[in-house]
Amino acid sequence: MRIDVLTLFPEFIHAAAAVGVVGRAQQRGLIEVAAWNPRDFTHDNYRRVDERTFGGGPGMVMSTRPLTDCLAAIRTAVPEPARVIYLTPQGARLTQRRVRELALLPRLALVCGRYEGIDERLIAREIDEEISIGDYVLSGGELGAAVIIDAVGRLQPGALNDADSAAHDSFEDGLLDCPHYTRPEVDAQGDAVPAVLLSGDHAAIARWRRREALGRTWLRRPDLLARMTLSRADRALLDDFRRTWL
Ligand SMILES: O=C(N[C@H]1CCCN(c2cc(-c3ccncc3)n[nH]2)C1)c1cc2ccccc2[nH]1
Repeated sequence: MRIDVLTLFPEFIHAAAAVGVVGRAQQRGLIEVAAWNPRDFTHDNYRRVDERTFGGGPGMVMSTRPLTDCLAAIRTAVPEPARVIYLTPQGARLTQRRVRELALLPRLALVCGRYEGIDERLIAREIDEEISIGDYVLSGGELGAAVIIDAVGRLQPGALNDADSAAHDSFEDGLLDCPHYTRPEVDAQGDAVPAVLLSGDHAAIARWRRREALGRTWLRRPDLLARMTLSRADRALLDDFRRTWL
């Protein structure tokens, strides 16, 4: 998969994509991330990339010409067509389901706005999809782009080794993750690791983890549970969790 990012801060995108699972996936050739700066597509001495907004008001809008020229260069950089995504608070909320769909595409182009954003006509003409990573206004779209790069990059085949398999990740099956523990078995406050995790009984451990994931989702994100059709076994585990909780 190739991801092109239009951003005034390429160094941010390069840094975010160079570490961890995505950095490793890039080294393995599983994903390619390229950042493009619209400032490189300006033609004035001051390399201006912002303009006053029509109608007055405090903010500025990104200049359309550099954006259009930068996007044209992105589109023609490789033959594969790209799905062009604008990161904005006005976008559809990103979900793991959408991440899985995006991860199957051969190419994405992520447009990161700054200032008050981009001209609405440019959105209508050039943007295929608007995505939000949450209901808050940031300083720009780059953090949203980094989220998509990470979430999509780690789903590329071969990106994750067994130790950090995506299959056990939260949201992969619609549930929150179970609790995790490491040394010491009993900490300085006298709190012990759940005995089942030390039992070596892998079936019991799997049941415990599933029960905890179901229970946590019930407690913290009942909205996620409401969307799920639980198996008979899951319902029994959740009932067991509820009994000990209530
Ligand atoms: O919303 C604004 N700027 C956005 C424009 C689009 C790019 N930026 C952005 C993207 C996001 C974002 C992206 C994805 N998910 C959540 C938030 N937050 N902020 C900055 C904005 C800036 C501004 C300045 C003065 C008055 C009003 C204003 N609104």
